[in-house]
Amino acid sequence: MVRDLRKQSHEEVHCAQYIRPGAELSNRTSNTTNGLPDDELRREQEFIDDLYARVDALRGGTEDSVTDALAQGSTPMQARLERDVLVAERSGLLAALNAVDGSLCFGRIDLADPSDSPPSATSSGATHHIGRIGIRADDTEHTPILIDWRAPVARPFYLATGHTPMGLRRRRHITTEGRTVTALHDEILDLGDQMRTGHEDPTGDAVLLSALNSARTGRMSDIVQTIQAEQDRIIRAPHRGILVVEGGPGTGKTVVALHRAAYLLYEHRELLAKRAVLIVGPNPAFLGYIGEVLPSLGETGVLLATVGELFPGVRATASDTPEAAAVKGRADMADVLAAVVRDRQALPDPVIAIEHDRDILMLDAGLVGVARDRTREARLPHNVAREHFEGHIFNTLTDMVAERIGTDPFDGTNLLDPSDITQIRDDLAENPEVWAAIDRLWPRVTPRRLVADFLAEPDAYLTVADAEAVRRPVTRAWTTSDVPLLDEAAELLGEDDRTTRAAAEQERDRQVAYAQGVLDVSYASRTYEFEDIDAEDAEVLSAHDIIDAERMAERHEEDDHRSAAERAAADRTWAFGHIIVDEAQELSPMAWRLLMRRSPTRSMTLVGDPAQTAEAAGVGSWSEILAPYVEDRWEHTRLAVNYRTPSEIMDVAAAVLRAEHADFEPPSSVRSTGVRPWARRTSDLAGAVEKAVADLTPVEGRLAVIAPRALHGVLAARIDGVVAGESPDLTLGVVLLDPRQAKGLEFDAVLVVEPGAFGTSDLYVALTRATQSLGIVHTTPLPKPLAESF
Ligand SMILES: Nc1ncnc2c1ncn2[C@@H]1O[C@H](COP(=O)(O)OP(=O)(O)OP(=O)(O)O)[C@@H](O)[C@H]1O
Repeated sequence: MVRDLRKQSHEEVHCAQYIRPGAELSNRTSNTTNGLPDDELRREQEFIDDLYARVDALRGGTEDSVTDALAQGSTPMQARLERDVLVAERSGLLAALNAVDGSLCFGRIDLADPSDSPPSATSSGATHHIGRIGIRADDTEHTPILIDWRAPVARPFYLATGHTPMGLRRRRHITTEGRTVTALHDEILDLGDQMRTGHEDPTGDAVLLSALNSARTGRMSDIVQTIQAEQDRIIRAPHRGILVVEGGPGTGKTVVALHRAAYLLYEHRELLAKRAVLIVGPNPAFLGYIGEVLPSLGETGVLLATVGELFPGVRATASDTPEAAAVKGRADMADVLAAVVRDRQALPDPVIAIEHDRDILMLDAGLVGVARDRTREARLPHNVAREHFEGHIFNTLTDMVAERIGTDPFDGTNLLDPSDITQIRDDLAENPEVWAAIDRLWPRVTPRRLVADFLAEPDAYLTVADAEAVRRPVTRAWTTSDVPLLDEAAELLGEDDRTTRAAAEQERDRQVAYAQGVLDVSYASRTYEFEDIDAEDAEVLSAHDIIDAERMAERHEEDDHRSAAERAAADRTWAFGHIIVDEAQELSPMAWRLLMRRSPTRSMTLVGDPAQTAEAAGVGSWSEILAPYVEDRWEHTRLAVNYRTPSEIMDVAAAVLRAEHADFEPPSSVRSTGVRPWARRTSDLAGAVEKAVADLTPVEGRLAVIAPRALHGVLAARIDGVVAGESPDLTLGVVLLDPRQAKGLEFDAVLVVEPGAFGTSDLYVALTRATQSLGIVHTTPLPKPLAESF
């Protein structure tokens, strides 16, 4: 049953009264109240000082234990294994401590006093500080001193309202610069509570608005301090099954998905640390843009990849035309590739003659056809099935030889015994002509060979127009839409891993022998005291007693130092613990096939906005994507508040979509800036762009010029310090992009150039990237809905 959360999330939006379009920004950073020294600030500073003293001690201790462990050098195998586990665990803790340093603690909740005594601002035991990771005191109880934001205890920090205080009387946001507390914002949740701190934030939205108005850095930041209730429910939704999160631009889909990854890693650490979480994004620039969010939350063991990076050993460096990408992404390409593979299982035309033992053996289409049919009946992937095909061909040829040399000329019976038959078979196996025939009839094929050959000569499998769209000479430059084809081909072909298996067997024998040697040494080196103890009474066990050589060798095999994410990146058949797909509306049916193979448990979060679909290969509806895999067993939820785009800009963007879809409902903007977007028509495009860039470039923050690709050369020459290219550095002041590259990104100011050249969804994406101001420069007439907006 599909549970539609839409209704619920709309209700939640209404509950979030503290989100008010047009609210004034408040960003207090005083450390005094009414000119008096501020006890509240001082007390929080003392807490933060103590917290960092504990963190520094933890870090020092962790560094020492890692250094000591690594210095142990060559030790017995068991000790080495334990050392590796310790190093991995401690290194993870160190990475987390280092990543969150400087912004460790950001909030506090004061619980309502259960007793009748009047509440006090600082009653100890009734407050919890909330941070990016959890920290415990160095006492015997390991008392928590900082609560991880993901822990259930921290949840009221995000959900409590005056209406539903969830046991809180106050919520405090703590703003720090490095290790210094610079501001406090308190919300009173227990309206009967008379206690005031001098830091009250009457609207409760100062910290959120400050975050939304802050200058952009070219890197997405976490929102752990200001997660909104509707977002929190998505972040903490159960990890099983498929959850679709839909929402317009700027509704926080990406950032919510990233916090969800961090939450799931916390909640299901054991499972997910082993199986890893995969986050799929639309392009490498986008992955760079979001890449710092998880480390800032203390999580590093996540694999971020585009679909083009999910076939180990292949990097998609070339690009496809939209037509080619659309054909390659179609679901029926799976059948096409299956037909291509079947065509590699050939029949002789008309016969193959094999010279053997001064005789000629003829393999004709009838004989080979029987071998082929029997092999296909096993329904194995092509390369794996080859072993069966070889067997059938050897049987056929052995029968032929046996018949020729062993038949009794008098009564027609066969005079050969089983050892003669084995000998004939062995002789045939020595004959290179037999192997050459098998290679022609059932060749081993790699996925790359198969796909490259198919794309070079697609005519037998596609219509004339489709074949024309995808045709290209054999090359090593792969495109993103080739990767799902390679993955499909790898599934159809399988791996003939006989050689690898044999090598692995040998290696295993070697390791068992080595482990046996270790155990023998450990047995021989038992102390005499042990020998003296009567075996019955002995309580001291040697390694020999508790582990055998097989098990010890197995443990050695497990001794792989790579993280789960690293191993997953190198393994095409890896099954991830959870997969998050951003801009999910862009993926083709073939890309979905690839992703579903990586998620056999179907534990996935898909975020996207169908209104922003640009790829011709993209899928139109969520049920169309998901029905083949889970029918209607998936959940849908919607985010409806736009945290990025001020209402003045969103009105213009919404008009563009409404022109095509009259009932289009844009997300409601949380802010208005009072700054109207503008449009200038010009006959000197480059000159007007140069001037507009000067006008729009923020003092602090970033500007994006979003222009058709064909204009990039001309514009780059005229704009000072601009960067352009496939994956431009988004941390620089001015960036030149086309709408596809701008997808998912945001900037303080945006200049859209020649919007008449964009399709509707590209234009919508371009118009919704700015957090503060938007300008448009054009030589050709504006699209009608835009023209009507100015
Ligand atoms: N609760 C929040 N607190 C502070 N900032 C937030 C919050 N929610 C969202 N934002 C900010 O809003 C902006 C938009 O978020 P995000 O990029 O995740 O939106 P999106 O829905 O993925 O947008 P698009 O579809 O356009 O890519 C980001 O700067 C994000 O940090």
